[in-house]
Amino acid sequence: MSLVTSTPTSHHDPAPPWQWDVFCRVIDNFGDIGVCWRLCADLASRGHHVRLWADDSSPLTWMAPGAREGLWPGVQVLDWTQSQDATFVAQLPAASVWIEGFGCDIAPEFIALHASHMSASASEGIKTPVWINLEYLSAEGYVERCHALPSPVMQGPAKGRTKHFYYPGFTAGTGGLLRESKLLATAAQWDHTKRSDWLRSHGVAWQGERLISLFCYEPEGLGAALAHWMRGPEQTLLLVTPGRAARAVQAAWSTAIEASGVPEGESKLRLHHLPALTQAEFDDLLRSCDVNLVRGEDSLVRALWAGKPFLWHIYPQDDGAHLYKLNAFLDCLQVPAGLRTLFAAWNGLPLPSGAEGTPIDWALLHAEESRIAAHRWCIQLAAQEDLVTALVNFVEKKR
Ligand SMILES: Cc1cn([C@H]2C[C@H](O)[C@@H](COP(=O)(O)OP(=O)(O)O[C@H]3O[C@@H](C)[C@H](O)[C@@H](O)[C@H]3O)O2)c(=O)[nH]c1=O
Repeated sequence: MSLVTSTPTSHHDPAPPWQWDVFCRVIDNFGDIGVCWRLCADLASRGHHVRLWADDSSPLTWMAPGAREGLWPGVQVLDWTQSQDATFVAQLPAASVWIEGFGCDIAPEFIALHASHMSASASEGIKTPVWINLEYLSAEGYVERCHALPSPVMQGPAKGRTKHFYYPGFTAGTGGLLRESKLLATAAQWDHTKRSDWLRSHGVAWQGERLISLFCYEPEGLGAALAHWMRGPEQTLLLVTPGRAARAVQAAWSTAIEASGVPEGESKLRLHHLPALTQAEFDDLLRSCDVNLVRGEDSLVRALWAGKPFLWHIYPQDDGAHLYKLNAFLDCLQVPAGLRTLFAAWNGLPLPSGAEGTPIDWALLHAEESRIAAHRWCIQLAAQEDLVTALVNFVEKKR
């Protein structure tokens, strides 16, 4: 079917399910493709048809096995270069929505091809796709100000058209957070038996210790936190994700042993190195742990949904903008003062006033008040409309 022949002939596009084109260019790490994939999978689970055009979809081999092979109903993973191939694009059903992930700019060839098909079929009353620029997640004030704003296209093949900014966020004035419909019910049913079974089936020899997951870059506070867990008195099992987190632990290990002052063989901390997990298993991991140490954006959101105390290693930016981003997040959730100090120490950022010069109380991570706060954040955020529901409503209004 070509873009021309497949488009509807009535003056109204069909109600959902719609065809979506989601575009993703990977800058770094796994967050770009991770978020885009979750979005696509969530849309597909609600009956939509999605094409994910990505310049590097290789992490999906472990995040979502079978995705690249077309084994996920409703989602087709395509290479970015295919969006520049006129013959290939021409045989695809037309989309009702275009999503540019994180300002990635859809290939001009794709836009030009679409524009020529649109003009060729103008008499058929076909609507142009609603065009969304899906932005990065932040709790900063600009998010509420800029969410949903139009952005006229001034040049190129789409000149005269309008894109809309779509900002995910933590408050009602934003685009919300990805939250699949069954997510919280699954978390609520995650009892002791499910946790033990999950750990056993993933080769974790759990002896009832306190469980902490670690997914991070190279956090400043890692050595001090390791030393704290080495001292005990509680036994701790640290589940370390592969890659940068595992290398960071290795790099910090000997200094941590020294700082802990614990004689060899008496450490209360044990490590277990995990393989790369699927996104679904990653969620299970966060549900299974007592505390989660996460990074980036997608795992931050998943830690919030797990409802357990967590620390966020924010993606560091050269200009220091991450300090403002972290503080905005902590303000937004009204994170209590003691925990704020831990977030700052973990990230190597200036401690809140009054906390400088006092020892970092890592034990607070495991305190009842931290568990209560994490539970409260989860409930508070769950009261907000989830991103996909809000996005579909937004698109509906723009058509
Ligand atoms: C460790 C692990 C992660 N994951 C997934 C969860 C997430 O979807 C993804 C990790 O993404 P994030 O948590 O966002 O962290 P990240 O550090 O990989 O991605 C980051 O990249 C930067 C370029 C962005 O600017 C950041 O904002 C952020 O998105 O990997 C698994 O599926 N299995 C695993 O075993």
